[in-house]
Amino acid sequence: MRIEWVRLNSLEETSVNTVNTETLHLPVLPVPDQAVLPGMVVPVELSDAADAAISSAQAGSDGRLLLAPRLADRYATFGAVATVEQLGRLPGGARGAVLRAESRARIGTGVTGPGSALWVEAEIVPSTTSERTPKLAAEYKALVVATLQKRNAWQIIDTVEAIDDPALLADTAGWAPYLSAEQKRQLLETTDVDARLTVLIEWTRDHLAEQEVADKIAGDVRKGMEKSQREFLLRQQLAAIRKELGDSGPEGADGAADYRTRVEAADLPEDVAKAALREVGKLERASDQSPESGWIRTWLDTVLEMPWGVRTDDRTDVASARQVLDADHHGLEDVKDRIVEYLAVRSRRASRGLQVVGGRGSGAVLALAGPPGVGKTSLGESIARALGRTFVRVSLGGVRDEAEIRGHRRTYVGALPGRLVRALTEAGSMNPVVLLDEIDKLGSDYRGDPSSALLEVLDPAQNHTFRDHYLEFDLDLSDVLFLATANVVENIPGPLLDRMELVQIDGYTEEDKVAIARQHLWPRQVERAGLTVDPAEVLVDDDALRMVATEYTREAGVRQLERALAKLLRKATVRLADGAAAPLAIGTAQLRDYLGRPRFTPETAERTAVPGVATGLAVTGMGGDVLFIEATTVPPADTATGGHGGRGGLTLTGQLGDVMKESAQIALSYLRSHGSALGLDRDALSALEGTVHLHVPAGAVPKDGPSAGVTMVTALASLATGRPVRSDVGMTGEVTLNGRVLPIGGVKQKLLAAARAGLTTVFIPQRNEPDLDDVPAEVLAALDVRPMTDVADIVAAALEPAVTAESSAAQAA
Ligand SMILES: Nc1ncnc2c1ncn2[C@@H]1O[C@H](COP(=O)(O)OP(=O)(O)OP(=O)(O)O)[C@@H](O)[C@H]1O
Repeated sequence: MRIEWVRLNSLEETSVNTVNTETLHLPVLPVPDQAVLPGMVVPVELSDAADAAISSAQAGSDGRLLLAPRLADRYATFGAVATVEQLGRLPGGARGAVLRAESRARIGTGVTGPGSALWVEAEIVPSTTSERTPKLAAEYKALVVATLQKRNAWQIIDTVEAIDDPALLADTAGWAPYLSAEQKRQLLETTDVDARLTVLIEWTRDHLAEQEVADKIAGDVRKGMEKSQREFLLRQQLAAIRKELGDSGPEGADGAADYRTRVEAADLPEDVAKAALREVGKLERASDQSPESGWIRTWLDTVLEMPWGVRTDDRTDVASARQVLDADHHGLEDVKDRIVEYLAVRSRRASRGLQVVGGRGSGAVLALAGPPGVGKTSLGESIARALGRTFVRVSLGGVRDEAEIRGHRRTYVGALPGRLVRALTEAGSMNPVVLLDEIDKLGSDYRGDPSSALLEVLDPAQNHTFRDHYLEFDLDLSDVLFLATANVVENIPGPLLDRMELVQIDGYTEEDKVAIARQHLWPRQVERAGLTVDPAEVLVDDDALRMVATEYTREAGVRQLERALAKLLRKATVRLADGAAAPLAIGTAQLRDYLGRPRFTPETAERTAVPGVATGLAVTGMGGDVLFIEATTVPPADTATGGHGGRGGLTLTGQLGDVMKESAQIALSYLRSHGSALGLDRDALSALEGTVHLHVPAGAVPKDGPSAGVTMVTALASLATGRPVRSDVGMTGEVTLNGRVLPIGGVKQKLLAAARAGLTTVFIPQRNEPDLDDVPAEVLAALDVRPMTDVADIVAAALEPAVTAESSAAQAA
């Protein structure tokens, strides 16, 4: 006999049941991973162990054997006593036996027996019941029937319904597919029927509950599928009907599919493609007429329209970049130098891999600042041309709404993407030059602050994940070259200015203007007028061009000049059409004929002819300009009425800002206290004691700043002494109560304006002397620029000599 080294449960370990028990000696048939309950009929394959058990049983007295659940290292406590119903072939062809389990038996110690099987003591333990049993049985039966109904196992329901014996009913659980082998073994080991039924009721309830949830989910899924199938069918029918009606516009039922192919064919970045496909999905589900489907289409069109994957290769050759800049613009040498340096650094960084892919560190933003018409915008275009990139201009003047930059959220009616996204689409490439025009005219109000959105755009550390509210995905702007233009640097929001590299363009001299007109403006306008340059149909000489620049226009840039030339050429075209012989030659003598009377004649002489008017120099958004400061006294009315003493006040007009008003106060106080040192006699000083009125034309233009200080002192001194200010003199500088002259800004622009206005002597603060390095040589040659430290010296030099009795007599003679 074979000895099995497994631990056998001794009878002593379990309490002996009070009911009648019967102890048998039986061969063991191990059943791994399974438990057979009494009442079950099971087929077994005749393995060695089964064969041994069955033949041992047949060799023993009554042919019964013990089906013992086999655990990992031992047998279970209980098994089932079984008889062999049949021996034969199983459906698969293997030899097998059909066994019928009859009763549960507690497995005891090993004993000896015939054959090669293991023999054990088996104590048959009958099931015990109580008066509660029938009730529990009925409850369980109902539950079992319910599970069977769910599985549509109708025949089995009948069989179960027919079982009256509660113990047998409980043991039918051996068939239940939802119970584990472990649970079934527990049932085998539970001899009390009530206990068996109680656990079974619980397990079956759980199973039914799980079943219900699963059914519900399955039901929902099915319903969803049915709905979409239904919709699909309806759509197909709709498409067929449309086709039949000949009405298959772009809004046809297959629009969504169309978008899907377009999205799949487009070269979209991964996350963009994902977002787009999500929208296509929504479109497929949305009905054609719903407003949502309209929004989705617009969104998809916007996304698909963008130039994904389109990039231009940068021309990195510095020499040819310079050539392009030179060809497009006259002069501006230092500006072009700066631009070329900037481009060289950029391209070197890129070639050294410092510009990480999609990345940071692409450098600051170049900002071109200066008055209108000096070529800021056209320089931007030239930069794009020099690099071989496409160019777009985004005008920021008056933009107050953050959504203009960042786009509207899609829930807005008529939502649009922001200007930058639109600019990319317009540019047709993902790395264009984008010119942010008039960045100093950005506003902000309750609709948000556009400058903060721009900040993100211009920050190389952030702009590779720019998020447009409309698109709702991250956009990489790090390959875009941003440029900015501004008229007034002070108006650029501070944080933005921080990220910019400023290049100042101050304006042109007369000679520059003539050259620009000759080389660029004239040929362009000739062509626009439909005339030819070669052979020339209209000829203009340099003197005429100079006269247009000086007497028909007054500006820092060349925009009015270009307009005047356009006007001139239009008139010339009419004359040619009227039969005038080509070429028409235009010199200074003919200008009046074409352009009417000069609009700007030197006016300083006329303005400063009376005492009390001095010529100052100022900088406005339009560039440098001359401005006249007029002073007059209002005779103290109170002297007539006898009141005396208190000094008169100061009346200021001409829309002066606070700083300028203070300058006027300072000028007056200075003269009142230092007048005698300046050589003002008593009459002159008492003139300043009355009410003084200072006016700065043009009254409608707001003015501010401290740089008119010296001019105010001079105007007041002129008024007090009755000596007019020399008409060829201009001046600028802040003044202190002690008469010191402090430095000011915009020297270059002011000197350009002084030259334009025909002045010859200009007083500037001594500490501004280094600024003269930036001033064109021809301007310095035309002007006598005198750096000063004390306003008294300016007054002395600026006033006409005193008119004495002799000199006036000499004049009269
Ligand atoms: N140095 C120059 N050489 C040739 N053309 C010039 C030069 N400067 C300006 N121009 C021409 O003058 C015209 C006006 O220039 P542009 O529009 O670029 O001025 P802007 O400074 O941008 O003015 P705004 O501040 O009003 O935008 C353009 O046609 C430009 O080509």
